[in-house]
Amino acid sequence: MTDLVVHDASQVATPTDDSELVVIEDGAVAIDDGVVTAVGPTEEVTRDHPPENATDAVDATGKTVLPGFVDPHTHAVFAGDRADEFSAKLDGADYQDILAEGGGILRTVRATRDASRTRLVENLLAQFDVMLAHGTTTVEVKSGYGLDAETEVKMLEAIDEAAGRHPIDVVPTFMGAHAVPEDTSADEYVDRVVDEQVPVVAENDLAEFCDVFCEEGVFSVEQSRRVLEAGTEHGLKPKIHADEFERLGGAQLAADVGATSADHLLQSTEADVEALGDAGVTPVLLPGTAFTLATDYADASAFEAADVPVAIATDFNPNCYSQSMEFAIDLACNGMRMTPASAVRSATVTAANAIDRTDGTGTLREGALGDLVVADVPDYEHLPYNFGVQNVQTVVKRGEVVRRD
Ligand SMILES: N=CN[C@@H](CCC(=O)O)C(=O)O
Ligand SMILES: [Zn+2]
Repeated sequence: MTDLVVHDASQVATPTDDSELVVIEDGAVAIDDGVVTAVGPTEEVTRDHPPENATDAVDATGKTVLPGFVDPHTHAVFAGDRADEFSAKLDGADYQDILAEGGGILRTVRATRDASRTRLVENLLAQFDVMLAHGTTTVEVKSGYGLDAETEVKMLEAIDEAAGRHPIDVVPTFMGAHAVPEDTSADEYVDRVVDEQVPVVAENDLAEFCDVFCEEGVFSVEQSRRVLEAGTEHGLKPKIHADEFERLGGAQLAADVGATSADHLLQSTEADVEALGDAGVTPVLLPGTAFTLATDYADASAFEAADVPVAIATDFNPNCYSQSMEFAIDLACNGMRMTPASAVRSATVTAANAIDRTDGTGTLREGALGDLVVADVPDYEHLPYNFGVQNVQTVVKRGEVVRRD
């Protein structure tokens, strides 16, 4: 007996491995043991997998089925928020000035150091619920509001505990080099990250990736390289926040060290795009950050022109307070002018590449992970067309309906 059949969808829209978007009209998906066993026209799929005989079934008449969304860049574990800074920024305050004055990331660091691990777990679970409601079935979460070994470990343990208590698949990233703690020089702090934090994170198997904020006034290219190389020596794969406000050379560093992804890339040049493409680094664009800071968006068309597929992510954090991959897709189209087909690929299969998931995460094909969403739209184009609302209704994780409207 089949575990789950989703049938009679007006469309099943899914990228394939080579990143094309395949559309099956009047489509269906069957899932067994958490893995997709059939995708195709409803008539064909239901012949072998009749809904009435399945353990569970979803009638998707008039709706669109897509792979579960993958959010490959968040800073979702923290305490407190910074709504007042948001208002100050609307009044003209600058993100980097706020950080230089001890606010921004450093303020969230103080709140996160003061919070218990239990509080961080509860906060994170609440964020996961919102993410899931908007279709995210796999999410990357970074530490980085500790800036000392004890709090970085507390954050990563909180991520691990929350992951065990929620259906979303969670990918943990260590980001001790997220800011320079007050009263320390960047060089001194990098010594601590490399000598104390990376080893303890790796020995306790707390993270898969190591990330760094390579930016003017934060960590230089050379300091960032030290952090990423230390991570690699300890088995943590490199990721990088690159060329967000200034073009320091983060994209080139990502290419040099063979990073899994390079993220932000608002200042990247044609040469950077080419270097990332040649090195097989997945670019991750974060339209929510540009939206809330009212800066220009990253130039998605430059990546498209160079045939380098990009991922998109929410960048959910106290500065960019949106957990919704639906909204990231809306902004990718309405802000960065990506086509709906590109945006869907960027939020699924390419996003899975950005976190090195090779088990079919982000696609619906036989043998892939049984993660999907059912959106109340007649076709995938209507997702960003009808922007700013919750189109996702039903969410399936590893073949189980984890949210049903
Ligand atoms: N740019 C650095 N880190 C985050 C922001 C974190 C924060 O402001 O709390 C980002 O990716 O946007
Ligand atoms: Zn970030």
